[in-house]
Amino acid sequence: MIDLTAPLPESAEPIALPTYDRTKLKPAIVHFGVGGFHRAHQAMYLDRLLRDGKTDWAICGVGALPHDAKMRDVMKAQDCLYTLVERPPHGTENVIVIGSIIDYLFAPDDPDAVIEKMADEQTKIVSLTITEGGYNIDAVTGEFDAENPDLVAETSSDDPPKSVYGLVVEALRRRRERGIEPFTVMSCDNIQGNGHVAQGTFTAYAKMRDPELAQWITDNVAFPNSMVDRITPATTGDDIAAIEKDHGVKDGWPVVCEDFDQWVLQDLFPLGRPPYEEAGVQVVDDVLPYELMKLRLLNAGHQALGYFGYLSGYRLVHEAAQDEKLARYVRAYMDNEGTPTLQPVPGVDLDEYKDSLLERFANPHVRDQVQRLCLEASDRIPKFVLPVVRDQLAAGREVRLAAAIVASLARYCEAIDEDGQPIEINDRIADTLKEYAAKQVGSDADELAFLTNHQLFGKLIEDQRFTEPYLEVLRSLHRDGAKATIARLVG
Ligand SMILES: NC(=O)c1ccc[n+]([C@@H]2O[C@H](COP(=O)([O-])OP(=O)(O)OC[C@H]3O[C@@H](n4cnc5c(N)ncnc54)[C@H](O)[C@@H]3O)[C@@H](O)[C@H]2O)c1
Ligand SMILES: O=P(O)(O)OC[C@@H](O)[C@@H](O)[C@H](O)[C@H](O)CO
Repeated sequence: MIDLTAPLPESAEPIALPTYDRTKLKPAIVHFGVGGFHRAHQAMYLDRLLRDGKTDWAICGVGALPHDAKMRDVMKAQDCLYTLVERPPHGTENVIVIGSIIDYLFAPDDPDAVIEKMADEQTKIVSLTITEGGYNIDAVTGEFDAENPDLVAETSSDDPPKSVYGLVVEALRRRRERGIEPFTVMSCDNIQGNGHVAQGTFTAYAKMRDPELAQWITDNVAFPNSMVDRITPATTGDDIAAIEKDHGVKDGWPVVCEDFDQWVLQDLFPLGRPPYEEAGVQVVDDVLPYELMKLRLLNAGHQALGYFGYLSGYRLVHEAAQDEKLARYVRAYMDNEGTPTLQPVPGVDLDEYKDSLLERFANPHVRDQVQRLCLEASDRIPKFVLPVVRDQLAAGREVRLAAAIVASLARYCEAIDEDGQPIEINDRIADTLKEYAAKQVGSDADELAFLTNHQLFGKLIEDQRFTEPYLEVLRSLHRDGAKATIARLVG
């Protein structure tokens, strides 16, 4: 259990403990990727429904990667309870103990237990927040990489699977064999058409094992699309200490997030679902306009803020977002290049939406980390920024501000900041990124070297409409630094 016995300061605000009997819940949802976001978002919506007595469904979390052992230990020690702290820009934070996760399985300990949990008839939904990189797709084509050596080895071996693909597909195989209807696979990752991407990739993996099973998945498994939104930074030691000090809760891994939340979900659940709409979820037929809006404004906006922000010396997102010129640059990117590529979004005033994004970025209490925005750029730039570039170019419109985002990444990947301090590049292809970026500096510099990474950028290097503004910004970053470059961009 989480320990609620620490002495409470007199000023402590009350915290909302679960009001429902957790022993009576059904583990109908199995979730892969129990990180900060899942615990701030999907698990929170379910907790809302449980408090209102509107469902008896609960979540069994799964960790598939070795580093999830830490989450396993915390969840086991705390009976899967944890504290969620929602921080508005002004006013009092809201503290909830979330009870909707009732079990946690760690696949490296016992893959068969995870497979059997999903194969169990009680499981109706398998959901995912395994990051953009978790889908094993080619950055340029968006296709599943069937040559990934780990997956090739996994599918040609009789050993129990390790990957999320192997585990889920084996569970689906067992359900088919046992005559049990398949569960719905619900991706909640920031990927355009996340349901379609999940459908394509899980089917492609299954094909590597058994083409007939792949066809059965195509014909029978539902993969709803969704747009998910709630800024959730990585939990820090300061967060843990503040929750104990202010609220008397000792929690090994609480979650801190903004007070905003949004979930737009396609209604595609053959085995049923909780009545999410009663918890504030927008259940719609077509998620695409919402996804485009969110990925190309918020997430690409984060990319615009991240590398320039870091190079400008900011380490917290709100500090970067409160830099007037940097905020103007981010807004100009959104207005001039992100917005023209969107579809009309039902019920949304885009100007108000963009205003609200900049306010959310500037929320000083969330204390989101600039380095979190700069993580895994090789997975994020192709999904958030390059689609805008390609759509703008195809329509004959300008890409100056989006090209600047890529140039800021190229400069960031040189891995030395403007004070000569090392930058830690956290990316699954960090060495490759650094190698390409290193070629753009020095006496025999190839200024376009970063773009020669065709696996990331395809043939973008051949389009002068992109390379000209890109080079202008990269040169300015080298010559004058980030702040002067941003000033020039917003001129
Ligand atoms: N943090 C946010 O603000 C936020 C908001 C909206 C959506 N999201 C989505 O949620 C994802 C996770 O964000 P987070 O903040 O929870 O990150 P996190 O680092 O806290 O958790 C990520 C989880 O995904 C798992 N994972 C990563 N790669 C995997 C793989 N290949 N196979 C299986 N599991 C894998 C990790 O082990 C971990 O459990 C993001 O990438 C994004 O798609 C995050
Ligand atoms: O988590 P990622 O990789 O999808 O992207 C980084 C941030 O842009 C993202 O986490 C946002 O904070 C989030 O999408 C807000 O809903």
